[in-house]
Amino acid sequence: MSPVAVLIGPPGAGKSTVGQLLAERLGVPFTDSDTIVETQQGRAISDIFLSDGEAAFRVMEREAVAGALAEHDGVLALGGGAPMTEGVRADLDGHPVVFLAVGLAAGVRRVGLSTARPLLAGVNPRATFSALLQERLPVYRAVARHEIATDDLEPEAVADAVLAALSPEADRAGR
Ligand SMILES: Nc1ncnc2c1ncn2[C@@H]1O[C@H](COP(=O)(O)OP(=O)(O)O)[C@@H](O)[C@H]1O
Ligand SMILES: O=C(O)C1=C[C@@H](OP(=O)(O)O)[C@@H](O)[C@H](O)C1
Ligand SMILES: [Mg+2]
Repeated sequence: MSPVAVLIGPPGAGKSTVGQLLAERLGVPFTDSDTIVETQQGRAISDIFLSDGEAAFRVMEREAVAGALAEHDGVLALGGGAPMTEGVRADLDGHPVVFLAVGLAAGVRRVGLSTARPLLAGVNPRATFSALLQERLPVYRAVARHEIATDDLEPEAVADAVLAALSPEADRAGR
């Protein structure tokens, strides 16, 4: 048992939204590493960052991802920073990882000023997002089998693109 698709990418790329759509299309369950952590902890991600700090969150996130990669037989969306943890990258090896890309303008527009993403809640979310993209793009690309630019696509169209990217693999796996 392991995921049929693992979605990675920066905040606002649409991993959670598209992941849900994709799971509905495929008739499989959907889960999200952020939801797993929040459920296990009984707290919101923003509260975990505030009281325990980012490093503690990354440990919880790694455990959540490892568990889902081993047990979740559906679509898995990761939190945007998960692939920055070395252990997560090692665990992702061999899985059908799809990178949902988003540019600075669309990414900032989509995440808005929501306090739900503590990393972007500082004084200059645009500068923070830009630095985050610079640091993470090479990592996302190194880990993913496919990359989909989402800036000009509605979530349904992104789901179509993920399906198209993965269908040759699914065929080979007899799914
Ligand atoms: N392709 C898209 N086009 C327009 N808005 C989108 C798209 N994908 C996601 N969104 C919106 O952007 C916000 C962040 O999406 P979300 O799925 O939470 O992203 P992620 O999980 O990658 O951080 C949500 O309000 C969602 O409705
Ligand atoms: O980029 C990040 O480091 C984070 C992204 C968030 O998930 P989304 O990418 O789903 O917003 C969430 O895991 C946490 O706020 C940290
Ligand atoms: Mg998400």
